[in-house]
Amino acid sequence: MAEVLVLVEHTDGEPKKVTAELLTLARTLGEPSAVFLGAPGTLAKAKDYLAQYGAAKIYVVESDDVANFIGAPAAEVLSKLVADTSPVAVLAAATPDSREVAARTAARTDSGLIWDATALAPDLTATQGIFGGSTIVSSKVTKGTPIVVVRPNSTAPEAAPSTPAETTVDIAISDAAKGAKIVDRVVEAKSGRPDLTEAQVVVSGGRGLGAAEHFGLVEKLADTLGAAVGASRAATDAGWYPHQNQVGQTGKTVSPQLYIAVGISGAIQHRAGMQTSKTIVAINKDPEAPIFEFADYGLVGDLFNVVPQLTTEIEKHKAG
Ligand SMILES: Cc1cc2nc3c(=O)[nH]c(=O)nc-3n(C[C@H](O)[C@H](O)[C@H](O)COP(=O)(O)OP(=O)(O)OC[C@H]3O[C@@H](n4cnc5c(N)ncnc54)[C@H](O)[C@@H]3O)c2cc1C
Repeated sequence: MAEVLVLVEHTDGEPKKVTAELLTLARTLGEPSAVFLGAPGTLAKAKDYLAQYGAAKIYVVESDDVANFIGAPAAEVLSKLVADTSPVAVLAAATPDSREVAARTAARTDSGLIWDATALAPDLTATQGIFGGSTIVSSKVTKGTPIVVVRPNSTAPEAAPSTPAETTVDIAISDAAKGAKIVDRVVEAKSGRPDLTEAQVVVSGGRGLGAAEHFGLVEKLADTLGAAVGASRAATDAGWYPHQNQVGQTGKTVSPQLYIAVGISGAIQHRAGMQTSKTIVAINKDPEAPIFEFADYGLVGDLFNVVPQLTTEIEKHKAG
């Protein structure tokens, strides 16, 4: 069976959930081969996870060259693997780092690139939202090796234990690829909530909250659901919530099973970051708010009444 290369998304060897999703998706296209690029000694932490989700092979480069420079070294490795293995496709996650690697690999291998796919059929037809998510298109790569950047939460991860064969890729990273060196790393402050881009449920707050302290309502609702907290740009620009939690065109793209928008009007730039959520619930006091045009469930009411009641009801439901 032909190989499908999956670029492993990880932090210091700890794989992100999207890696399991990509391996699951890859199994519908061919034989998944994980491509692990990281600092020396990091693969050990990822191996069991990659085996659990069915990697038949692991191609590995553990070196400071791939760990300490942005994008280009990883693209050199992936391009070599494309040339050596002639895969059916290359799958990468729609995260800032992997997007860059995918785009560079497409350029280096003269291949077509599909961006932000939310589904990929066995015949490699991808589904994408374009124009800020307002139009859904099907597209297919017609040149070179299909390189597909897939949004987190597009596939439900399913375990399929394997015993992957490990191959060290023999490559010397060129000096030209070492143009942008990572000089420092800052660990993001953890909220104890799930990662915004990987969460199954996201509760986001907007200008309707009126003040930073009212985000407590959103956080409480989020915590009853085990959700991540997002925010509109109006809320982050006002300093009510950190910019890293912004959802939208200039923020993060999320695609959870459930997205609850609280006091958010549904501007096109916000919609661009959450449109592919499976179920969208909007709470807004204005029945004419644009968000009701694309929400699956709309709740017209004052959030200060609705959200505490909703939180209490969910808590009761969980307890009962
Ligand atoms: C280039 C560019 C990029 C952008 N990128 C982003 C982006 O990444 N993400 C993003 O979100 N925006 C982005 N924006 C901004 C975007 O256009 C909107 O201005 C923004 O999304 C509005 O945020 P909001 O919905 O919270 O505020 P508003 O549009 O002001 O909506 C507030 C909503 O709250 C409702 N409300 C008020 N009080 C209550 C209450 N008590 N109970 C219930 N409902 C209430 C109101 O009816 C209203 O619908 C971008 C804009 C530009 C130009």
